Amino acid sequence: MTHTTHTGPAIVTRGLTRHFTSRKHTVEAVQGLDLEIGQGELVAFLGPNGAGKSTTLRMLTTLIPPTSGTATVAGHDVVGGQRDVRRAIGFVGQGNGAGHRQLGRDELVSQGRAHGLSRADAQRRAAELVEDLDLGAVADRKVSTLSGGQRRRLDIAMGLVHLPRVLFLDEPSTGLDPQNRANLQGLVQRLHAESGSTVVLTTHYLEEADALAGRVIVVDHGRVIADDTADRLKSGLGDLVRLGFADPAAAARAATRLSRVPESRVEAGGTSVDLRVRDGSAMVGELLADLGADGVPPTRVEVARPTLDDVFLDLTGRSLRETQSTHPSSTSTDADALSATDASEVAA
Ligand SMILES: Nc1ncnc2c1ncn2[C@@H]1O[C@H](COP(=O)(O)OP(=O)(O)OP(=O)(O)O)[C@@H](O)[C@H]1O
Repeated sequence: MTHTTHTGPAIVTRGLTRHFTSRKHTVEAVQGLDLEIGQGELVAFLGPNGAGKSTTLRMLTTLIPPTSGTATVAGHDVVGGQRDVRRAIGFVGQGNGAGHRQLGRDELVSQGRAHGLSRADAQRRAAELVEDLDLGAVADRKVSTLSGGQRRRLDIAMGLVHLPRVLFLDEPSTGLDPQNRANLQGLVQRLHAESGSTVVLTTHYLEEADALAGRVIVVDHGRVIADDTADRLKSGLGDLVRLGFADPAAAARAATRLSRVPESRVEAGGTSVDLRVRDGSAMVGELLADLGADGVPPTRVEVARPTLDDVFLDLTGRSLRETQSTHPSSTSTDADALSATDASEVAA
């Protein structure tokens, strides 16, 4: 399979926007996305349910057209160059791409044939993927009998048959148990390192974005609200030093004292004071000494490194964990129903 060589960024979007209009109202699912993703990056779109992650992926994989704005993938416009985009990408949607009654290996061979490989090449590629994705024990079983983790690995193999230059994974580990999730993350990292392909995935697992992606694009209400490495996003926020005091009066005095710490933020409530400051762990000894000298030694001290949830909380005033537990998935049935067929539609 030959691709024309493309040397620019893997993905460029300019003002990329998608609205869904029903009789009653319009949902502004994605609002003016300006992004550049370089070749070989591993990027996670992180955001709560309904943030617009899947809609963005569906536009980039040509499943739905933008309402306005433009996007190119592997140098091809997602509207004008739809066929070329489809040839260059692999897409693993939220639904399962593989047919239920087929054997896993046959599914892979059919997928390869659909991408223009000869039967012999498709069989060779299927054998490679069975080996790479550790599917040997299950490849010759019907897809319907596979476990969630095995099924997800087969889905990923399906997306990789034609050696795509850009691989899109929509919530690859949703529904998997922690062990299978960890295995899958290791697999994605290995595939990325070995193939050099660009990998773009969506997730609402904070730990997954943190551990896996070189770059985290945080989206909320259809907009990018942060875009950086997980480490830089977190260190920009500073450590949280949580101090407990004997009584509220001592806490109030300590808060006044701590408000003089340069480039810090102080929040006091009851008997505790939270200080947000860069390198909190390095300066905690000095802080304790100062507070002791002022006659308000803390009774309790905790220093916490920020998480990506703290970053989200800082940016939006909401916790990503809370938005997950209080909002059931807002992805419409329409989108759900489409994703299963879409995976094979793009692949075909
Ligand atoms: N086909 C559709 N028709 C109407 N509204 C839609 C459609 N697809 C998505 N939406 C709406 O667009 C918004 C963004 O949805 P999207 O699925 O892109 O979010 P998401 O970040 O991927 O969420 P999740 O994590 O739940 O998959 C939501 O309000 C959703 O209900």
